[in-house]
Amino acid sequence: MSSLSIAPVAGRIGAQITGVRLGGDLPADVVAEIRQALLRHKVIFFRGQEHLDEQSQVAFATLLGEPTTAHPTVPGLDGNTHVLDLDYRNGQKVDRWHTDVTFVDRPPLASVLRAVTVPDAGGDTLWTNTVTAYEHLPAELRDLLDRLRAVHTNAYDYARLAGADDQARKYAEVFASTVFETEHPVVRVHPETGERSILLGDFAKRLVGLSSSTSAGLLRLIQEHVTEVENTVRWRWAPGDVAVWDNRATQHRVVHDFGDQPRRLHRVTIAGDVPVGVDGRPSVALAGDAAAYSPIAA
Ligand SMILES: O=C(O)CCC(=O)C(=O)O
Ligand SMILES: [Fe+2]
Repeated sequence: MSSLSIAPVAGRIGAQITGVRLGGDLPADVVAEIRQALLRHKVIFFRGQEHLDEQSQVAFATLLGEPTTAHPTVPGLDGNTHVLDLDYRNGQKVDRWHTDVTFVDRPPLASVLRAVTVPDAGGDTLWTNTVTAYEHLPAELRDLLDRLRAVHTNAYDYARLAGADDQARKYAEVFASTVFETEHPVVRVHPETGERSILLGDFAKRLVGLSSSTSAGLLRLIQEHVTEVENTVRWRWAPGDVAVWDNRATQHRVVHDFGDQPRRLHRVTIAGDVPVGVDGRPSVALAGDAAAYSPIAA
């Protein structure tokens, strides 16, 4: 056994791992333990990783899988195409519950997020466990969800930009510069754990086969269950912290309570596979060239 220790942070999700200095050179048994912890706890946290830079963050991520380009539409950080620069001065708005990049047919397996600059107070991140969310639903609702499919898209809701500044507008334009649309099962079977997980979040725009008002009402109801506080964990960031989440079993969002204070994080995502529903049907890309978001060599 290695010297890692793993301590749960909340009752249903999240664990802090100590006793490891992250990088691209971890022994195989340590990597295996980290992967196990990720599957079990859904989001894992490491403090004190100030030694990491963009390159070693990517090197660590590569131990968990194949890093993708930073984002299907948003360019990567100068000098490192794998790194998405989440700099809130540039009009980033990820303050709604979501699973990363679900508008393509192969959403990331995991994301590795590293805090560079954080406010003295505020700007925490929340994660919710979409497996326990499913398990705590009444059986009647689970049966319904098992049969539903949802269309996810990055087509930007420009109504939300009312009153936003130029930076935020520009970012939204880049974000939706190519429109992607994918039909996913609302419940996916996790390819490694076999657990059932609710696949929705802010990119899910409508439920297939239902009227827009029924669809909107049902989406809101399901999301309310998914984000019940009992399924969540909240992380208070310090610079040098790293969070890794299983993007197949979680949603997350920032708490946008820090006004104009600087807040900057760097994200590397790891390529995932095509989700499969309870009935064995895979997700289907409807629009956009998902090949644009293929893994590239690190
Ligand atoms: O800024 C945050 O806390 C979360 C950002 C986010 O959604 C992500 O890194 O995927
Ligand atoms: Fe995200």
